[in-house]
Parts: sequence; structure tokens; C-alpha cells
Amino acid sequence: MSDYDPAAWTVSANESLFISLAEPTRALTFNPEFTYPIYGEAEQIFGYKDLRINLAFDCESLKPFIGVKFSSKLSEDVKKLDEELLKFLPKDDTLVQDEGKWLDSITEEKFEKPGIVVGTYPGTSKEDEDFVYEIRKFKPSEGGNGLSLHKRMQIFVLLFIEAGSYIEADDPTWDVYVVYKTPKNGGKSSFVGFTTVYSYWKYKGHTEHDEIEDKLQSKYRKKISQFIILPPYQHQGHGKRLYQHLFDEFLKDDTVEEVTIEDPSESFDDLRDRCDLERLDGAKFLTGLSKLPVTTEWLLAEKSKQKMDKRQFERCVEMSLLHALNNKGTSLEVSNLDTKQIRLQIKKRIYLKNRDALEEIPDESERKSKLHDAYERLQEDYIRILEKVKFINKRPLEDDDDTSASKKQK
Ligand SMILES: CC(=O)SCCNC(=O)CCNC(=O)[C@H](O)C(C)(C)COP(=O)(O)OP(=O)(O)OC[C@H]1O[C@@H](n2cnc3c(N)ncnc32)[C@H](O)[C@@H]1OP(=O)(O)O
Repeated sequence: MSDYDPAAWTVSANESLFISLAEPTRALTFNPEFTYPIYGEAEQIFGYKDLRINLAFDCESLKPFIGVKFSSKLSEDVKKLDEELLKFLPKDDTLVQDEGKWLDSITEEKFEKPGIVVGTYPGTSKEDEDFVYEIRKFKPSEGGNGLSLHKRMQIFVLLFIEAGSYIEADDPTWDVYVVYKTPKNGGKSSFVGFTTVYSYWKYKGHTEHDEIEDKLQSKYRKKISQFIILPPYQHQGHGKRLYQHLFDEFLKDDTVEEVTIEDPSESFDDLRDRCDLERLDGAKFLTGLSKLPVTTEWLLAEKSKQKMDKRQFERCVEMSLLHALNNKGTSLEVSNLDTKQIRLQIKKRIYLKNRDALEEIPDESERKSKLHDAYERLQEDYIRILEKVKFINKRPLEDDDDTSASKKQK
């Protein structure tokens, strides 16, 4: 009987690819979330047994190393796995090594981290005491170490962002921000994550003269395009610190008019919501709002001040009102703040967003019930998000408050 059983020769690509960040005394190893851009839609690899594809990076320079290990190969015609990976890495800058040898040579390269330090923050845990985290900014289009690092790290976009794709590295409108964990004693740093940001020039005028005027004023819309914290560093607040840094920088910069996010994932949406709510709360942004419903004038003026896109700003207003309703001590002077007013506020936005679909429903009560269902689902999601927001003005919930959002969730 032949040894050919297709299932025995098929393995999960996500489970067979091991990414390592090689530090001087240890390697942090983790699996990717996606491999379909590299190994095909099904994320399966055929033709090998006991397969292990090692994709290791120097922890500071991210110089890549590939080493493929397996116990047997079905035939010489099966895909060459290192070559498939190399298509997405800087080919001349990647070492392909025999199994076993690759890890030894990894941590040698001397590398000057690119860009300028635009922010630093301390770690959150005890093990982090001897380190400081630094945020560096550079343009890959300027070449040098920034371009090398960019070319080495961009494979993480394919491996961790669904439908992620490479940016045009020679386009000077791209800025890259990277986070490094740096020992206070000056030793080797470790790469933690990065984000890429695109600047759209905002042209508002209609005539040639307007265009010149606009250019002189140089107003930009920033688009946060790719945002990754590598798995060994996730859930430690680094995403939050990097996002906070971006907003702090853009709020201070008079040339920036608005900040948008390209196609955010669910986990990024949560991060964004919570950071936006904390920032807005710190800025006491609801001051000046005396009555519901929120007027369009107030909304547009405040949204511009906060440099947020309209939908995200409206969501934050709704969540902040819900929070204020359930926390009686908040410094909010809205005279008619109650459940009904907030419900109307939220329903109005949902209605306007889904107007076409809703108006196709001929029966009014069915239309109302669809709208109400959408409102309830959104309110539940808001409560989930709000539970983890650290409001400065937070007060204990009152036990006898029937409108308590957190009670509803229990
Ligand atoms: C525009 C785009 O690119 S969209 C695509 C976004 N990127 C991805 O999806 C790629 C893969 N994922 C990632 O890179 C990261 O998981 C990100 C960017 C989504 C989040 O980054 P993180 O550094 O993990 O975020 P951060 O740690 O600040 O917060 C994440 C969670 O950790 C929790 N957390 C924060 N600090 C700590 C801590 N010290 N201890 C325990 N948990 C913590 C937060 O409360 C949050 O909880 P939640 O997930 O239940 O909401």
C-alpha cells in the first residue's frame, strides 16, 4: 500500500510558521494570525511532515532569518517554503539558513535605530523597571536605516492584519512610528510594534487662487493605516500609549485638521473608542452642552476642535452621555439628561445612517422595531466598551438608579 494519504501531508500554515524575536539571551516566539497572502487562501501547506518554518528577526534591527525544518518531504516538486516567504521579505537582506544553525548568528548585527525619538513612557510591570519604551518616527522614503527597517518589518502587516497590504515606501507622505523597549543601561533594544500614517492634503477651495491659499495654509488629514503591537507585547497597554501619542501629536499640530483610521479591526476599534473617550473626558469636551438633543452646530464645532471624524465623534458623544447618566457626579450640566433623550439621540443617528434600508420597510411598527433592535444592540456594545474606560470624573454608580447601564448588563 502506498504511503500517500493527503491528510497526513497537510498542515496548518499558521501553526507551522514560528516567528521569533531574537534577543541576546532569549527568543520570543509566536505564531501569525494570517498566512493566506503567503501560503494561499486555505492557509494549509501540503507535502511535508513535522514541518516547522522558523522566521526569526534580530530583536532590534529586525534582520530576518529563515530556517525550514521537516522530517520528510513528499516529493521534490512541493512548494519551496523559504522561497514563498522570501517573496515578501527584502531578498538580499534575508539570511536563509540550514536548520539548527540559524539562531546562533542572529543577534550579531550592529544597527542604529532610525528616526527621532518623539515620545517615551515607562513600562507597566515590575519586570519592566529597567527599561524605557521609546516611540521613534521616520520616513521610509528618506532611505537609510528607516527604509531597511521598514522593508524588514512590513511582513508583519500580512501576518497580523486581515487584508493588510504593503505601503508605497518611496511616497514621502508616509510616516512610520515604531516602539522600542530600550534598556536604561544602554543595551540592545527590542522592537515592540509600529504604525504607519498617511497625510492627505485637504483641498477645500474651488479656484486656482483657493488652491494656492489652501496650500499655503497646508491643512492635512492624517490616516492611521497600519497599527501593530507584536503578540509578546500585546495586552500591556502599548497600543494605547502609541495611539495616545499620535493623537497628542496631531492635536498640537496646527496643520492637522482631522485624524481617521483605515479599516479598523474589532480590537483596534475597542482600543480607539476607549482612548478617545478618556481623552475627551480629560478635555471636558461636554462642557458647553446644556441641553439635548445635541445641535449640529455644537457637534461640528466640537468635532473639528477634537480633530475626529464625524461618526466616531458622534459615537463618543453618545457613550459619554450614557456614562454621565449612570454616574451622577460627573461635571455635566445638561439639564434634560435622561434615558429617553439619549435614546432619541442615538436612534436619530442610526436612522439617518440606515435611512434607505429602513424606508424600504412598508410597515411602520416593523420599521420602529428594527430601529429599536439596532439601538439595543448598540447600547449593549457601548456598555461593554464603557466598563473599561478610566474616566477622570467617574463616580460610584447609585444603587437605586433604575437607569443604571451596568445593571442592565447583569
Ligand atoms: C488600523 C489598523 O491597522 S486595524 C488593525 C489593528 N491591528 C491588529 O489587529 C493586529 C493585531 N493586534 C494588535 O496589534 C494589537 O492587539 C492591537 C493594536 C489591536 C492592540 O494593541 P495592545 O497593545 O494589545 O493594546 P492595549 O494593551 O493598549 O489594550 C488591549 C487590551 O489590553 C488590556 N490591557 C492594557 N494594559 C494592560 C495590562 N497592563 N495588563 C493587562 N491587560 C491590559 C486593555 O484593557 C485591552 O483590553 P481588551 O482587549 O479587553 O479591550
